[in-house]
Amino acid sequence: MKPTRVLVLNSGSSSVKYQLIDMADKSRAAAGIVERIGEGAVADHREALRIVARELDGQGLGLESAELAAVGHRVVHGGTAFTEPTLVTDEVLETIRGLVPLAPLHNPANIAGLEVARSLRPDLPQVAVFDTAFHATMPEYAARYAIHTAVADKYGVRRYGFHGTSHAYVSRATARLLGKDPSEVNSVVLHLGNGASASAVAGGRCVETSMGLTPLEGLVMGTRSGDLDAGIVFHLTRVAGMSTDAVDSLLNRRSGLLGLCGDNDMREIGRRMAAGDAAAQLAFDVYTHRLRKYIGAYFAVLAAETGGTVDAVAFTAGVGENSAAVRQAALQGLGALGIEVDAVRNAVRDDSARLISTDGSRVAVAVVPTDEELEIAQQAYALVSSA
Ligand SMILES: Nc1ncnc2c1ncn2[C@@H]1O[C@H](COP(=O)(O)OP(=O)(O)O)[C@@H](O)[C@H]1O
Ligand SMILES: CC(=O)OP(=O)(O)O
Ligand SMILES: [Mg+2]
Repeated sequence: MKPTRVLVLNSGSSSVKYQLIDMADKSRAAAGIVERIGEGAVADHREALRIVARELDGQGLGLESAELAAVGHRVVHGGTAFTEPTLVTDEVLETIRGLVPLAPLHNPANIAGLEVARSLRPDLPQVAVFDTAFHATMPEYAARYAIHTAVADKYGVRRYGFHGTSHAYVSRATARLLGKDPSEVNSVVLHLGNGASASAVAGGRCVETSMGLTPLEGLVMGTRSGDLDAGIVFHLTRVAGMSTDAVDSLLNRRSGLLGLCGDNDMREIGRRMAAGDAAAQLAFDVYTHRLRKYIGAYFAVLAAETGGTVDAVAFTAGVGENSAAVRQAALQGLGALGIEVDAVRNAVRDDSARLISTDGSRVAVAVVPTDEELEIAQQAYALVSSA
């Protein structure tokens, strides 16, 4: 019997999630997460990977000995080089390394995972599944920035988009929830985790997304600003005398919800709002206002791309799956767009995919738990099974 298990490593900016999934029945033999990387107890992603290896060993599922079909790796930036799941060779690894400047918080962690897994198990297929891949179908006019073409082309400055495995998985799961084939459904997917992004998906194909060259553009995030006037960067370097690195760190690590109110966790912001805290309330309002702007924009984009209407708005990831307050506020007053949230359904806590719109709402509103690990495992397994 050929092995059917896939080990998935999903390294984000501050966490490593892992799952050992049996593709025969999609059961999880092991799963875990190492969080708060860089905040003290866990120094860096390599240390986190050692912890993951220890946890797997402790369950008799160590990477050295486990019967595996493949290891599936989340790789955040694939640039223009990678738009499909890819078997990792020395050459592929070097190309991924070359993309580090475009995703400095993410690609180094993904590379660490690849190096560790390859050194422990040179016999196994290591498959890279890229966050950017799902967005490669965006029309050229959505992927382009309106800057000088020669400069853009020389330096790879274009909109790539991220969280693609999540947007792909959730848009399909949303179609299933509506009892339809993904090709029949137009949806707006809101992936609201610590990093956050929106996408417009027309019949299963991504036509717009909110992140760009790097995972900084778009929505307000836990610690990232999302959209801003590029003039702010010049102002801070010229007038405030900040270095390029200082501005980078400000916008990526000390902005967003954290910058606005001192907390990046929506649970804490909710508690502070309940106690009448004005800074927490303003952070929440900026966050949900930005969401509304994207929802409105993507309704227009989907109408133009398809000649049809939007079937569903889907919320996913830590904030999207858990914060009824964010969902309610983001969609408040959007009856003109055909969106009506049922307050009781929205307030129910449940771990399964579900509808929170009223029966009369023209647009379905869904809460769909994402499963990046299963999506990565499926793509990795499909690649090695076809080889
Ligand atoms: N019960 C909850 N209510 C509101 N927000 C929550 C809840 N649980 C988690 N979150 C939010 O989800 C975020 C983490 O989301 P997650 O998708 O796990 O992020 P990432 O994968 O980017 O690390 C937390 O920072 C927090 O803001
Ligand atoms: C691309 C990105 O922002 O990923 P994460 O949300 O895991 O930091
Ligand atoms: Mg994430």
